[in-house]
Amino acid sequence: MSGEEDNPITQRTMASGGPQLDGDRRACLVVIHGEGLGRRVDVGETTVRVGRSRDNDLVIAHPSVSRRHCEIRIEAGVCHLRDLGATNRTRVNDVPVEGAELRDGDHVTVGESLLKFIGRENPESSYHAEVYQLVTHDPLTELPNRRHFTERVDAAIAAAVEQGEPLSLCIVDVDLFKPINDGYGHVAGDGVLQELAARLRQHAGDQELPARIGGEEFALLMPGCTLPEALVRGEALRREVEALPFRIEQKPHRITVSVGVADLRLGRSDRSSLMRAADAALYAAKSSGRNCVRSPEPDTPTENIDD
Ligand SMILES: Nc1nc2c(ncn2[C@@H]2O[C@H](COP(=O)(O)OP(=O)(O)OP(=O)(O)O)[C@@H](O)[C@H]2O)c(=O)[nH]1
Repeated sequence: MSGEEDNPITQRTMASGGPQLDGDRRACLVVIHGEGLGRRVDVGETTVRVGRSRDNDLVIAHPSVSRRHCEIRIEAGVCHLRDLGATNRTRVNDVPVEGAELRDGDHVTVGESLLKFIGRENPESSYHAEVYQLVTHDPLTELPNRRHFTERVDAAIAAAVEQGEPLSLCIVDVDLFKPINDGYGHVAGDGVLQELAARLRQHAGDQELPARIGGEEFALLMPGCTLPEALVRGEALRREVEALPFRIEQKPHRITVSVGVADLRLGRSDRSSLMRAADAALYAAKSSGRNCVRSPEPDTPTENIDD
């Protein structure tokens, strides 16, 4: 007779203590209804601001939300919310407020969006962190996905325009990737993408954002970086990828990438025109024989800039 108690899987299951509650939880605000659904922001001792404009910590791009709607911070363990003179006054548990102390589970209405405050002690905070990770990151490479990347590009452009700072974007595409898939299989191809993602992550500076924006297409957003500097960085990345062979089926394999680089400038000051310009530059790199870096401004000097 094979009783359930004899089954090692059953025994393991019965001995399991269930999921461990993460001890390192943060309080957060999560959008649970309306525009921005699923978006969240950690709340701590540094003030976080919610509003429509792109320079907020939690952006809810809806006309019912004021540019700067409300702000939240934790002081001496208590979470304080302050309305910032929003046209549609911020409501806490449906009551309009100028200021309020938030408790775990409180609902905050911002325009037509409903947010929930999750306190530090609430295990739901880990749940929302995981859901947020799932919707904003690519599972294969764990890099930010295209949707999250585009939101971050919008915010970075708004900040760059406001501060008069440069901003550049690299789009990096694996050369002749299809033959790798065809010759070694999809799993081997996935391994190449993971390795490239790791190199891109390593290459990115603290203020920069690497992302996977398509199948074999990656991006690196570089706030504060001029076009000549970005071209140098793109070239350094291209060389790094080429110089160190990837391993496919335990054997070294030379992989190369093509890179398109564009910067924010007059007439190219929104996300779609910036991405279109970097894409066109990438296309030019592919047309020039691959394994090279191009920009829409082919004469940009890159000498005398340190790697
Ligand atoms: N393994 C793997 N392959 C993918 C993934 N996403 C897209 N691809 C493959 O990426 C390949 C892209 O091929 P193409 O667009 O023809 O480009 P390419 O062969 O790299 O050629 P060039 O870009 O012109 O240098 C296709 O074979 C897709 O199936 C993925 O997540 N994993």
